[in-house]
Amino acid sequence: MTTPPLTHQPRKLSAEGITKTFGGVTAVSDVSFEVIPGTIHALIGPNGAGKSTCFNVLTGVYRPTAGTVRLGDEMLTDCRPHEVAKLGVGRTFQNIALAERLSVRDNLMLARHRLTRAGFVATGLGLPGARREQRRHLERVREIAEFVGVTHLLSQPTGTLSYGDQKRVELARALCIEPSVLLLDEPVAGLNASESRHMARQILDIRDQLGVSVLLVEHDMGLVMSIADRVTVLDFGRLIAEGTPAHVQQDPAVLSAYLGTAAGATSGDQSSAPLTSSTTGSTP
Ligand SMILES: Nc1ncnc2c1ncn2[C@@H]1O[C@H](COP(=O)(O)OP(=O)(O)OP(=O)(O)O)[C@@H](O)[C@H]1O
Repeated sequence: MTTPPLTHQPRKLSAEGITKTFGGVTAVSDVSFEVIPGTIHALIGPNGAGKSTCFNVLTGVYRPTAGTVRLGDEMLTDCRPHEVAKLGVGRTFQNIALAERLSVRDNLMLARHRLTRAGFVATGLGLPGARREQRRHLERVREIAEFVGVTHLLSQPTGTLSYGDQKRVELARALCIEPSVLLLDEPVAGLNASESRHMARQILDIRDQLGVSVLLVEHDMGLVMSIADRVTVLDFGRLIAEGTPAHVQQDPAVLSAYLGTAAGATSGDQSSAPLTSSTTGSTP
């Protein structure tokens, strides 16, 4: 298998003092963390903790009320979503956002569009330079499709694919922008145990073979605890813990946030099951 080369150099994604309010609601309050190049970083927390809001701030969907977002030396805080993507932050969506009538190939080619140098007119007229560039993009789309295992689906309209295959195509599409950091919003939500294991393996390959760092929001603690290098935990919009999976699983504040138990419960307790990796089938 060809390992796709990276266009972007690995760079650190940093959130510094992020606050986001909606009217009177503070969804995220003074949250700081860093996604170190070459790592899988999970952002977890109970419902309403502020994970999606954080994700949307990092990808330019929301402008933070306070705080900054950087990718390496690049300031992303005031960038629109397409600018954030262009600078090297790819993302998938909780609700799949593919063009259903277009083939998988065309969906992936659309994602390559921002990397296209030839102008719209040159491409439309099929000028030689534009044709060469188009061929290079098609070749790259095939490599990425092979990497995520969807080569056999390239000609199919995405709307006809199973949910699991659509999730893989979404991942391929995010990789098509040649990101240095990939943000995954609930990558295994709705997948069966075998599909989840495959996705977990794929995320590890993205880190290990492509050198792309990953930030994932996920409710499946089995997945998080088995593949994440670091975990940031939010509760009521605030950062309450950060560290390795083993560290946060033992953290009294984390156990309390998830379980509503008295701080100090140990992860060996029956009550701590939601934070152990053996509670789901996601272990790769
Ligand atoms: N657009 C919005 N307008 C008003 N309040 C919002 C908006 N988006 C989020 N909130 C509020 O901000 C808080 C954090 O929500 P958010 O969706 O970020 O949490 P979450 O951790 O992603 O939750 P879940 O795991 O349930 O998806 C919640 O109280 C939510 O109701």
